[in-house]
Amino acid sequence: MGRAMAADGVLEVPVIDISAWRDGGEADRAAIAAQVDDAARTVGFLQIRGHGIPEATAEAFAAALDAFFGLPLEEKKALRPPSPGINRGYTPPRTEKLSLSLGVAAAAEDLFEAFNVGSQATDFPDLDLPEAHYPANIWPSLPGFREAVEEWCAVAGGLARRLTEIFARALGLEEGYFVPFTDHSLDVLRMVHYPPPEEETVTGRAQMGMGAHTDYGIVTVLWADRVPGLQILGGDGAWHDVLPEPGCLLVNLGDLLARWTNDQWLSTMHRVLPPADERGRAVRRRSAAYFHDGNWDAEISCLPGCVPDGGEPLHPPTTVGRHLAAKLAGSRAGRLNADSPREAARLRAAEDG
Ligand SMILES: O=C(O)CCC(=O)C(=O)O
Ligand SMILES: [Fe+2]
Repeated sequence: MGRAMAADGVLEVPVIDISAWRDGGEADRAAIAAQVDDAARTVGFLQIRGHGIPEATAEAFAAALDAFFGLPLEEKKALRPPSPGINRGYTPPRTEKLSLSLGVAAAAEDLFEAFNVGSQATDFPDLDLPEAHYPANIWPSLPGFREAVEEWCAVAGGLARRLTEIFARALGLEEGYFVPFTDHSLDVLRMVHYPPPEEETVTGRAQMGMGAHTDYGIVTVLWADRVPGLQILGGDGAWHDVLPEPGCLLVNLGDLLARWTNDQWLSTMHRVLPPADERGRAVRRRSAAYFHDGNWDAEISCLPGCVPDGGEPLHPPTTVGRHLAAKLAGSRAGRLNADSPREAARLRAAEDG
């Protein structure tokens, strides 16, 4: 996929206020779409202001994360899925290597622990969706946890859908263009905890909080503590720190938008270093990535307007299910994904430099 461009070594993640998408006029909507288009072509990450999600909703969700990750390890381990192929439930620290999703082996397992919930076949009783792709959620018996997490899924999912309207407009399409690709979208919320030092010690450069990867789906809404750790790979081949501004949510584009746009929009590579404070001491960090991935059976091929005259699309057509399966086999089941050679080469170049 493409490159995020840095000027003078600084890579700014544009702040875009989308409040006028709903309550503004035509000129406001055009301006928002233009800003999103520009950020999508140059950085692939945005910071969204005016998203309308109440601070209290985020606070209740953060409290739910703390309650869950604060449980004894054995209690959390009881919530592991029946097999790693099922993208639900608990992942203990040091069990996944995200860089395998783009075909690069890592020296050590990633530091993070995670808890995943997502779309279930039973959410769409009329559609007879396959249980393997839409598995049932696993819930801890923690009072209020499920309610707070489901509320976060509702608001983050709502924001993701609003963003797809803006994307369609930015790409010169009808605002509802992406609806048929997302009306039984396989969405997943991955709640992540990078454990504090008394539970884990940071062991040298090879240890990643979360290894380098691109996100697999359409768009990710990322809530994160304002603690350094997240970095994105710029077109200059260097890693750049990203911290969300107060009140903003980070948003990044996934591989499917890059495929649709023939890599005109960027699915930017990112990673998380073991979080540290300004004095280099290991600290704890929390994040939650809401992945809006599209219908598992949706066909994704280059948009007609994005193929160069007389040229071929860079990516062959695929389905959401096929793309996700190759990526998840890498990160979760430890099988090197051989499907992403250009990204693997970029990551190796960044690591050598
Ligand atoms: O922890 C973060 O800030 C990023 C997490 C992430 O990239 C992911 O879950 O895909
Ligand atoms: Fe990610």
